[in-house]
Amino acid sequence: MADRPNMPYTDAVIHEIQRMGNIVPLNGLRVAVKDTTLGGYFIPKGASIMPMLTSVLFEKDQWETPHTFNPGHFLDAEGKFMKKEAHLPFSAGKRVCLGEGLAKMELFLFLVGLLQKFSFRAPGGVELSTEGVYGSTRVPHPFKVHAKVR
Ligand code: HEM
Repeated sequence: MADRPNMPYTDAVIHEIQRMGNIVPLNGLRVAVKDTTLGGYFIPKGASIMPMLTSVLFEKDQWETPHTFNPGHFLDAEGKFMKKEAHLPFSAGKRVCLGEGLAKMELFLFLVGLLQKFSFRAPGGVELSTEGVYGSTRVPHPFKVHAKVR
């Protein structure tokens, strides 16, 4: 995977967008291949398990302001980018998203490319919201945005 660009604030903003965007709230179904005890819970062989990524992306013990957009979640005291173990929008383990590297590169290029050419704001009277529509994926409610060429 390509090195992280040396733009820590932009990088932190993208990570925070992905955290709050939470576009894959539920992973695919899994089946326990053997009897397992996890965090004090017994999971018998054959049980269906659906990991819930929302639970880590908004975990109150992991994030300073879990429900408020805050790029500072990914910056240390010197403003350097900081990885977070609980940041799992692409899941983890053997079945982690295969497109993670490509998706991260695209998110960076699209966002930076758009911000270089346009400034964005909410049209008059419109209140932007981070609420979304939950299903197997999560999408924002339709919204309008005003883009002005720089
Ligand atoms: C922001 C964009 C994306 C997000 C948040 C995302 C997230 C995820 C998540 C949560 C999973 C489930 C992993 C698991 O079951 O543990 C997954 C699986 C997968 N993703 Fe993505 N994905 C993104 C973009 C992409 C792109 C661009 C590609 C391909 C070009 C891709 C290809 C795949 C594939 C092939 C799997 C199945 C992996 C497997 O089951 O072994 N994803 N993705």
